[in-house]
Amino acid sequence: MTVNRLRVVVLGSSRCGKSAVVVRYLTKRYIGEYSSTGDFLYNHRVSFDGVTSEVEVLDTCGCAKRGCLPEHLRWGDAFAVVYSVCDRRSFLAAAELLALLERTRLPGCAAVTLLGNKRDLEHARVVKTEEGQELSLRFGCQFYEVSAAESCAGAALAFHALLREARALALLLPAPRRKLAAYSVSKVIGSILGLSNKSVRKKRPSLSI
Ligand SMILES: Nc1nc2c(ncn2[C@@H]2O[C@H](COP(=O)(O)OP(=O)(O)OP(=O)(O)O)[C@@H](O)[C@H]2O)c(=O)[nH]1
Repeated sequence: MTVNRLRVVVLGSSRCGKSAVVVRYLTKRYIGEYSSTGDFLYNHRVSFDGVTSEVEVLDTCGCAKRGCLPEHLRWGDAFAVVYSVCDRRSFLAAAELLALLERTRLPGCAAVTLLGNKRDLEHARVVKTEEGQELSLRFGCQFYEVSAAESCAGAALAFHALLREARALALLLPAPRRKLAAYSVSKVIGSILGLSNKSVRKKRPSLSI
C-alpha cells in the first residue's frame, strides 16, 4: 500500500466554523465551543482508494492579523477555505483568500476547496448556494456546503475529495517541502481533553488522530 504525506491548511474568517469542521472530520464529533487563541496542528492517518496518507491539518486562527498567512500558503499542499453561509463578510473574506492563493501559488499547483459551513441554519442564510458555486468556478476549485453541527458526512466527503486531488497533484508535481518555521498550538484540544491552552502548548506540540 502506498503511503504519502500531505499538508492541509484550513483558512477562513473568525467564527465561520473552521475548528468545528476540522474536528468533525477528524473525530466525527461536534463540539460547540472552541478557544480561539492560535493555530492548531493535527496529525492524521487516513486510508481510502487503496492509499494511506499521513495528513497534517493546520486549523488556523487569525493568521491574517498575525502575519503568518504567507507562510501558511507556502506550507500547504491543499487548502480548505471556509465561510459561513450566514455571514456575508466571511464569504467576501473567502473570495479574498482564494484570490491570494491564486497569486501565491501557481494555478493548478495546489488542491483547493471552498466550504460553505452552517448550512443547517437555513433561516439565517445570507449567501446563496449559487454564489458559492460561482466563486468556486471563478477560481477553479471544489465546492461543498456542509454543516459541522448536523453531520460528519459533508465534512468527510469534502476532505476526502480535497485529499484525493492533493494526492494526484503530489504525483504530478513533486514540490519542494517547506517547513513551517513555528506554529502555536492552542485551541480545540483544550475543548476535547479538558486541558488549559497553556498546558496543551507545553506538553503537546500537535495531536495525532
Ligand atoms: N449552527 C451551526 N453552528 C456552527 C457550525 N459550525 C460551527 N458553528 C458554531 O460557530 C461558532 C464558531 O465555530 P468555530 O469552529 O470556533 O469557528 P472558527 O472559524 O474556528 O473560529 P476562530 O477560531 O475564531 O477563527 C461556534 O459557536 C460553533 O459552535 C455549524 O455547522 N452549524
